[in-house]
Amino acid sequence: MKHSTFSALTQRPEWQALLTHARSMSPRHLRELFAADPTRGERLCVEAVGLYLDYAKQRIDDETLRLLLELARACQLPESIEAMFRGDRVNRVENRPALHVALRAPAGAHITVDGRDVIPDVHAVLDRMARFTEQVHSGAWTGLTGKPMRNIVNIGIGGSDLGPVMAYEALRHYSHRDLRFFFVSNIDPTDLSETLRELDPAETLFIVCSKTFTTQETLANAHAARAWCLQALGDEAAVARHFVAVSSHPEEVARFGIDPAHMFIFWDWVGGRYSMDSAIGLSTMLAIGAEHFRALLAGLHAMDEHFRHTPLERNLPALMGLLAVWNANFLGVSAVAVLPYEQYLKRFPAYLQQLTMESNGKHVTLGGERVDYDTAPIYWGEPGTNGQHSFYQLIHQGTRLIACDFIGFCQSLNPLGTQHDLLIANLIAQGEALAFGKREEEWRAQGASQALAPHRACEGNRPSSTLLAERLDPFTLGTLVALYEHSVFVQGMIWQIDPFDQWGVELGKALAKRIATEIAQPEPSELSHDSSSNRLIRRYRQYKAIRP
Ligand SMILES: O=P(O)(O)OC[C@H]1O[C@H](O)[C@H](O)[C@@H](O)[C@@H]1O
Repeated sequence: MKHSTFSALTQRPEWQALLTHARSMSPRHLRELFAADPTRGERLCVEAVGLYLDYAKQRIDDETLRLLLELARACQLPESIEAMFRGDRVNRVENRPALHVALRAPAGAHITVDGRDVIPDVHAVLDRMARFTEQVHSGAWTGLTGKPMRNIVNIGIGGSDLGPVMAYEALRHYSHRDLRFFFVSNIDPTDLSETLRELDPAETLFIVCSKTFTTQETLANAHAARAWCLQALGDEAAVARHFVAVSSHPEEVARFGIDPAHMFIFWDWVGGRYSMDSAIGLSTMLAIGAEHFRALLAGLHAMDEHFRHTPLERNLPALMGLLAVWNANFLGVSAVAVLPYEQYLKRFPAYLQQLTMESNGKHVTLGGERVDYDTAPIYWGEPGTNGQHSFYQLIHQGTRLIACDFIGFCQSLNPLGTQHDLLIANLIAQGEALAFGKREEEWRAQGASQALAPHRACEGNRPSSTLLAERLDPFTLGTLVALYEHSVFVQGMIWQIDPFDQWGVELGKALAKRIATEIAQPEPSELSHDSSSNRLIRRYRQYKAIRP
């Protein structure tokens, strides 16, 4: 598919101007930038919908921002934002809209897809989810033997797992205390087996989440869970009481054997990694209740409104996205560490990995040409302060330039002495250490030996941003998620790629199917892979039969 409307990004005068500017910026240290402007910390920050973003420790000056904004305009970012909100087919490669913003639009808004206003549909599903949640919470929804549900097992993978598990962990503080939540994703049978080990089938509800309802892992786990349930309860009727489905393909759900009456729908215009606020969030709503879920949606919507209506220079997602482009394409940043100083956000980096890397890990433009610039960097992370005692060493003194996103909250949900103060002291200290470092001569002046001083020295000049919010609640989580969603969109629009498809994952899936068939065949059988893969298959077949 070719779109000739996309001119080569790197030939644009705005890109070239940034390249020239980057050359003049590269010798400038953050120490120098801060020394030259005592107000830098007050100026290079922006606050919106309860999120405070400090980007003063990015390796930029006013000219950088001006040039980035020019690039954004030249790439028609404002027009693309409007097109997404309007419901245009911004997922060009798959020729469909990407309308996750419709999932959190208030009742009364109007967004049409193929001439149909989708907002009433969205709210009808939300209302059904709320009624179901109420039934489960009140004990009115019972299992086959009449017992209320105590265990909720979400079965799904990718976007049908990472959003739900992240949101559950993030909002655990608000979670229903009588229910226990489990998330099974992996085809590895250990995942399901270990989860089910201690559960009573009579009190267990499975939510089978899959947009397509054809995903190998999810169907395998769902079939195994059904077998486990039926074996214990001994009646096919148990499926109707113990299984509900979330999907955009009702016919596949029916084929599996779940009554469409027990299915919660979402739509093709919601990408898997953008679906945590659709019916895919049923486990989230069961955990935190409908009211908190609506607060989560309100947070997402508040960030949507900010993104849509705020000029780019004060627009949080736009700034974050443009800074990511600056880092990746002009400073050579190859990885971003996402570092939440908040234990409840322990799955946030994993969630962001899919959002960022599945969206923007692309090497062809919308026009079908190979890009001649880098696209998405590698995202990873761990909650602070744990990461400090593990991989931060590389960020401080390694040879690669890594950018960091620090995330913190001013209030702890579990105050304990001064521990939260110490947590946030560490967050601020890390940003400072990364930016300013400490030179050999400073160490020597403090008495470090000639031999040790170079080992102790930290160059600094490592870029970071810091996000601070008052406290972690459903609304704030919503704003954070939408912030990253839209930042990813901004990057995708600059890079002229499709952030809403994911063809790269298909090749491996197809090969796995073929190899699974071959593994099942008896020896000897013809194998037509490369010599390495052939030998691995044979070795596996030989050894899997031998049990200790
Ligand atoms: O929700 P499903 O249709 O089961 O898809 C689950 C996941 O699998 C796919 O391979 C995609 O890479 C993901 O984007 C998707 O979230």
